[in-house]
This record gives sequence, C-alpha cells and structure tokens, in this order.
Amino acid sequence: MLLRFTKMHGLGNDFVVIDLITQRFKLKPHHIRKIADRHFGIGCDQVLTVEIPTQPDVDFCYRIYNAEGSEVEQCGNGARCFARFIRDKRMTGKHKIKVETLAGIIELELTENRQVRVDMGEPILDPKRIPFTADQQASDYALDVNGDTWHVGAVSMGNPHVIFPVTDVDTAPVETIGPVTESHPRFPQRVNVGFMQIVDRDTIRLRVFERGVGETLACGTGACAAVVSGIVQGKLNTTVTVHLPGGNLSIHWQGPGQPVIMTGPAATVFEGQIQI
Ligand SMILES: N[C@H](CCC[C@H](N)C(=O)O)C(=O)O
Repeated sequence: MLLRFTKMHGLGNDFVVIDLITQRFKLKPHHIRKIADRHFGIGCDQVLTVEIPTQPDVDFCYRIYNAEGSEVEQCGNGARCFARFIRDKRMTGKHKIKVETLAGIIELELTENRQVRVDMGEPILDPKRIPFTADQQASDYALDVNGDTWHVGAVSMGNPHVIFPVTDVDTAPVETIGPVTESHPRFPQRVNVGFMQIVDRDTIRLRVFERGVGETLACGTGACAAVVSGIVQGKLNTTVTVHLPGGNLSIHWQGPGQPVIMTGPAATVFEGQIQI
C-alpha cells in the first residue's frame, strides 16, 4: 500500500506525520521501524499519526511512536508539528484545538508569529506515577549509575524523564550515562534522560538522550520536565528559555496544580508517499 506522509521537525527533532483519517491503515511496530529507518525508509525520530478522537468535545487524536516501534504517551515537539499539519492541511479553521493523546487531552494554539503554544497539562511528580521506584516524592533523588551516585530530578509529562544536573552540556556524559540510564531498573517503563545546565534563573541549556531513539536535537517534553524539576528545586523562575542543540523553546510553569505551557516552532520539510 502507498501511504501519503509529511516530513516535519520541531527544532530538528524530526517526524513522519501520517493522516490515518483519510487513509485507513493499521501501522504495526515493524512498519514504524521501516518508516523511521534513515537508510531503508524515510528516516525520523518519531512517527506521528493523525486519528479520529474517541472522546467527545475533542477535535483530533494523535499517536506517537518512537523510531524503534514503541508507542509513547506524549511528545512536545510532535504536538507543535501536529498543530502546524492540521492548519496547513486545512483540517480545521480553529486557532485553538483540543487533542486526545495517550497522556490525556492537551490544547494547541497557533500564534500570530507562526509559533505554536501547547498547554501540556500538569507535570507528574509522584514517583509511583512517573513511574520511578523511590520511597517518597522529593525535589531530587539519589540515583546510582555506573558506580557513581547522582542527585537527579524525576518528572513525567505523561512520559517519564530523569534530569541530570551538569555544569556544561557540551561535555555532559550523554553517550555513556544516557543509554545505561534509559534502561535503569528503577524506571520500569524505561526513561528519557536529560542533561540540564542552569545558566541563570531564566535560562537553561539541555541535551536529551530520548527513550527508544537516542540523543535528539530537541525534546519538548524533556524541556518541560527539566524546567519543572529546576523550579521544584528552587533554582528557576516560572518562565525559562531552554537552549537545545536544535534551537530554543520557551517553557512556563506557575507551580503545582498548574499546566506547563510550551511555545516554539514547527516546520514542514517535504511531502511524499511510501510503499508499506
Ligand atoms: N522519546 C519519548 C517520546 C518523544 C518525546 C520528544 N520527541 C518530545 O518532543 O517530547 C519517549 O519515549 O517518551
């Protein structure tokens, strides 16, 4: 079968977006792996499918799959690309849309300067719901990795994140600590691994070794999780610029009980068809 797709990216975190409302096809993990393969397929970090919502009062549904084929709960850069896709394909005339995701319903808004603002919902700090094995909720946790004890943050945006504090992201041990921590036994559903350098109370630098992919040029939920962790530790103000290798995001969080608001760009690269 020939499947139409749109290649997109959010700060270099790239996606293949497939409309499964006008194309009926059941994507299986081996299909995802082929689509995501940068030599034998199209190539992307994640595949994002546009689907009919199952809940009332919701405009659309999207599902996200990591390059290895696993379905995941949430994706921040994907959410912004989704909003751009829906708008550019004129699948809605609305400026603000409600979207059903595995992590719950989120709200996306296209802003006047072609940015996308996403209400990512409330962060999850209870270790049992991240999930992360810890005796009780804390502002940071002792985590043993490769024989060293790190004091890390742990936050879920619907998908799990652990955040390592570093003095310089350029020299952070992403290649060594990333893979080992991704499958650390204290994270029963594996985990996205962030390395956060706090520049000042309004600015961080961040690199992310993503679950199911490896290091990406940007991670939207990772940026949200890192800022929440920094605010919980009393080290950041409520609106933070996050410098990622692929570009910058603005993250805003007023504190417990409040949603995380992420604002940033989304771009279309090309359209095509893949024989699947
Ligand atoms: N690798 C993530 C999913 C994609 C998240 C990322 N691309 C973003 O922009 O949030 C996970 O396994 O939870």
